[in-house]
Amino acid sequence: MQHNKSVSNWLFFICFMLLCMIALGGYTRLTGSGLSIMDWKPITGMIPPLSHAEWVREFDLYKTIPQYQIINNGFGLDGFKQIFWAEWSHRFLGRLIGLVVLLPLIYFIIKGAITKKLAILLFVFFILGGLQGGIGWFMVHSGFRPDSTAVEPVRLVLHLSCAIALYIAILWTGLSVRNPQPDLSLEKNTVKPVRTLLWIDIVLLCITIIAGGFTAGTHAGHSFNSFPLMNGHLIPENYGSLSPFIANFIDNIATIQFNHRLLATLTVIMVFITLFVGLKSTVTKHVKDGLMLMGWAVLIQYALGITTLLLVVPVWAGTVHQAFAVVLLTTLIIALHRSRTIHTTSI
Ligand code: HEM
Repeated sequence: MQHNKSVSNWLFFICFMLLCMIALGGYTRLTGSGLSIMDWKPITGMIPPLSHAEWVREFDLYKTIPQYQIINNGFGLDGFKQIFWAEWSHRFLGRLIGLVVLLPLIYFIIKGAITKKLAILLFVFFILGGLQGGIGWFMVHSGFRPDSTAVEPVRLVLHLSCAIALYIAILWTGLSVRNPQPDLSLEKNTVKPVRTLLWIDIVLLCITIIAGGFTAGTHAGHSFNSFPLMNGHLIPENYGSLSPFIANFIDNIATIQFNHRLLATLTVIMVFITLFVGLKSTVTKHVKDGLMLMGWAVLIQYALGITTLLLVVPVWAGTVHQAFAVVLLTTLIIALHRSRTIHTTSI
């Protein structure tokens, strides 16, 4: 039992670090810092430039890419250092998370505090975390091409989606370690509709987050800065105007932003239907509290989205909106976990 508590606390701490990582990723993107480090050195890259000559070397490398020539030309070494530190911190935190996963994992294995199954699962998460670093580099690399000044939206979405998937997996594992047994007083038939709705909410939320990734990646938040209308229309005029239609989801800013708004609105509606059904049912107070938390979180996230849009994406609002999406997701996962009825895990 004591072990369960320390292991789950450790896993929750990793989740907190991942949340910070996602927020820092948003900050890095919003300050246009992501392309400032042009080397991929998983170990030695941890050490930042230590002499003036090394700074000049890094800066000279950066000067060769279009982002510098078109957007940042002439911002000097001090300007470069600013964007460098943001990207360096993002990468450094990634490495730190790797250590915070690996070292306690070894310790808990030696202490016999975790089962073999859990140890393997956590080791897989460690490997996936490393892979996520590789995906980050795959994304960054797309911004170095002669015709681009930012990363490819599709790769940005891939990087964000993998971070979210890993976060869900670690959070669920932590919750299951803390509470291995479902609440025995919960009746399967009573809780089933709530669980089904929660599953729909989670899928819808993940799609909304992906749509948010495209909104961010295409800088769609810098257009149509009014709500609920877009240039005076509920559905913007050139919605779906590109051919083939699928191209609109990647290249048409009006479509991308409208889709994100629509999905976010559907998410709010579905979360409130879930809340209504849950509160009306005879599920335990524990589950109802989880649902209430989720209801508040979705309202805050929706308001943050509108604020970000109306203020034309200031760095603070974009960063908070991105990070709070993860907080909202956390509340949904907690609600789903609390509403388990059968023995689902033995880790
Ligand atoms: C359930 C509600 C919502 C969720 C979960 C959500 C999620 C997200 C996420 C995760 C991003 C950032 C993705 C990334 O940086 O890669 C994003 C971006 C954005 N969202 Fe939302 N969003 C929601 C509601 C809204 C609403 C209602 C609006 C406005 C009407 C909105 C406007 C925006 C804008 C303008 C961006 C781009 C910001 C930027 O460039 O950094 N969002 N959203």
